[in-house]
Amino acid sequence: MTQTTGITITGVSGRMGQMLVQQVATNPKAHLVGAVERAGHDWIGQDLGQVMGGAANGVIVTADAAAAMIEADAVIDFTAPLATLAFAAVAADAGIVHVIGTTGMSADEIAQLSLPAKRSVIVRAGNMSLGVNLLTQLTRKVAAALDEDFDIEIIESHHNQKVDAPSGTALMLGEAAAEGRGVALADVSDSGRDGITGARKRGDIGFSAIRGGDIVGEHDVMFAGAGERIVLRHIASDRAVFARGALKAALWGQGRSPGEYDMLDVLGLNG
Ligand SMILES: NC(=O)C1=CN([C@@H]2O[C@H](COP(=O)(O)OP(=O)(O)OC[C@H]3O[C@@H](n4cnc5c(N)ncnc54)[C@H](OP(=O)(O)O)[C@@H]3O)[C@@H](O)[C@H]2O)C=CC1
Ligand SMILES: O=C(O)C1=N[C@H](C(=O)O)C[C@H](O)C1
Repeated sequence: MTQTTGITITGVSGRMGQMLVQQVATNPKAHLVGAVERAGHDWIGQDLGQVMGGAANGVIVTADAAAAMIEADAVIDFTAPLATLAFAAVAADAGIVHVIGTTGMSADEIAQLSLPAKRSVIVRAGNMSLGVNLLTQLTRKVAAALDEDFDIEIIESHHNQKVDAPSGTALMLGEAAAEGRGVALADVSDSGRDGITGARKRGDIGFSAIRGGDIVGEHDVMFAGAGERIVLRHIASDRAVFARGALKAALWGQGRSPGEYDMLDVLGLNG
């Protein structure tokens, strides 16, 4: 019998955690070996299959991340920045692939991943879908083709439980646009406009965030010129697109050299 890839999921009771459990269950190349939740969570000590309303699957939810990773080949992590940093150290100790979907990490937190990445494969992206990663490439190309006569604005919409803004995807798209323009995003980023902001600065890349209802994730990159606008748009209507991408990354990472990778590497879209 062929050995399939053992997956541990952190933040397993979350929106993405539960979606990942479903994706792993239906993928013939992977099987679930561990499920992690925060200490004190209702699900701790319970069978994951049962607590999700189905048949028992023998995976007991634990707060002990190291124990949950013992049999794993990869951990898929859509949680919160500080939790992700802690899981990165545990995954590096275990020598397994760490797929990070968590957004809202600061530049300093992201820099801290370089240490565990010396010992494990880390694949991190603010959006794991094929469509958004393709959109970053299109954004880079359009930004390179147009000059600053076209104002770049990134508009993102998400559900009312999202805690970070701009979204990780919006920042990926902003980075791609800045790269196309040959500038650093930090130098031209303009987010959170409110009050008497003054006229728009030429060359800025603007961000706007909408939060409401159950919107899964929508992103527009607008190039607004005099008399015309180009809008590149991605709409996610099902979180399965993110979970499928994350699982693909976990499988892709097997046998790779330690280091930091992104979904462009996984999807072969780099360059
Ligand atoms: N890269 C991508 O493609 C995508 C990224 N995301 C990102 O993934 C993250 C999670 O999103 P979502 O699933 O919607 O959020 P949820 O709030 O639904 O889920 C997050 C889960 O992580 C758990 N968690 C937080 N801290 C810890 C900890 N220290 N130890 C164990 N578990 C912890 C939470 O537990 P508790 O409820 O107890 O806090 C919760 O179960 C966000 O950053 C989001 O932006 C989302 C979709 C796609
Ligand atoms: O929190 C979410 O839900 C999502 N987060 C990611 C982001 O910040 O871009 C990806 C997706 O848009 C859903």
